[in-house]
Amino acid sequence: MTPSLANGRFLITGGTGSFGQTMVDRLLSTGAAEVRVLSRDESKQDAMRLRLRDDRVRYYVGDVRDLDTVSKASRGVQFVFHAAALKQVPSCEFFPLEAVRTNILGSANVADAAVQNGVEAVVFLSTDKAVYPVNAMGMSKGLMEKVAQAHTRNNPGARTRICIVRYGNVMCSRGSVIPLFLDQIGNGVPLTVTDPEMTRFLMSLPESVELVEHAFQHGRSGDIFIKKARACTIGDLATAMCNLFEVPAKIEVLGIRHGEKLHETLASQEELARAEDLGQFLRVPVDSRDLNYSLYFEEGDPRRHHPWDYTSHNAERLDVTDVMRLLDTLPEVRARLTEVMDLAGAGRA
Ligand SMILES: O=c1ccn([C@@H]2O[C@H](COP(=O)(O)OP(=O)(O)O[C@H]3O[C@H](CO)[C@@H](O)[C@H](O)[C@H]3O)[C@@H](O)[C@H]2O)c(=O)[nH]1
Repeated sequence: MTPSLANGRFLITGGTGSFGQTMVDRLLSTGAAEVRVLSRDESKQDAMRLRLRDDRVRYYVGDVRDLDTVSKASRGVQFVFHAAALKQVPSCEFFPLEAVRTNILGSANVADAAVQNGVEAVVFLSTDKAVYPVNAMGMSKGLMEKVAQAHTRNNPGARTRICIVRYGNVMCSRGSVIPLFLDQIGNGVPLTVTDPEMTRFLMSLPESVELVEHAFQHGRSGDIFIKKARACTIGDLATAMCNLFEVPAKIEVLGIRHGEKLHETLASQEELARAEDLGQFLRVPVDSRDLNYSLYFEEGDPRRHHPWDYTSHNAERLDVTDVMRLLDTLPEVRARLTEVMDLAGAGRA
């Protein structure tokens, strides 16, 4: 039976983050019986408590690095959405072991706690940076995916299903480039662009929630769900922001940063060879072949071949006008546009 959001009992790790808060809103509006938020920052939880004022939400202060904490928070829930992560590329680059502790070992704790507590389904949130990773954040997320899939392979018939969702940049998520460009436009300073030709997939927060919902409702254990997305160059993104706010396009080119890729990959050739096309999504099932050594060396699968990776370079490309249209749908951008118009109106009065 397809699980439903209504009347369910949920745990969201990293529940005070951009994704977590959007997911909590969605669960409450669809009639969840209980939503637990596990995160490290008590002040963010307090702000969330004041914003929501809903008794169905319960707050757990703690870190996924601690199995006991995760286990207590998972007791009695049916579904877990695992969003807690160290996700800033530079901080993981400078402190890779911290990324190991949170993104890999913390995720293993989430899986173990779910199995111990008989949770029905867990969805792990991953990123395009996990594919052919070049930075510690992506590497740790890649290993997180492997931890989830090994759980499936090693526990056939387990009650707990563990799926993965993978997506590209979420527009306007905390600390990302669009809020930075908004501030730079507000302060009248040039937009700092790393490389105008760099490309990124663009996705909205509600789309990331939709993908997680799809995985939790339809995923088989070990599946990776990928949301098909459109991409743009960062030069076009900066130009679109300036056009939207009707300011001259002043751009300062910084150069590519430590640990960055020019283009991201959402799915590798190897994954695409096994993927099922579900229209808006791709489903990559776990390769569940027995890892017993003789089979590993003697039984390959010669039919499996796909000629290209799915990258932000070869994906459907948005031009400046498309990006302007997309930006105009974002609540954060709309709010800033309204402020600017109000200020202009006050200036004329
Ligand atoms: O001052 C800046 C900062 C960033 N960029 C560029 O803008 C793009 C997006 O940057 P940002 O929003 O910082 O995202 P990423 O570094 O691509 O990584 C984000 O997107 C990932 C998903 O791909 C998430 O997992 C990460 O947590 C999140 O940091 C990149 O091409 C950057 O080079 C600029 O041009 N100028």
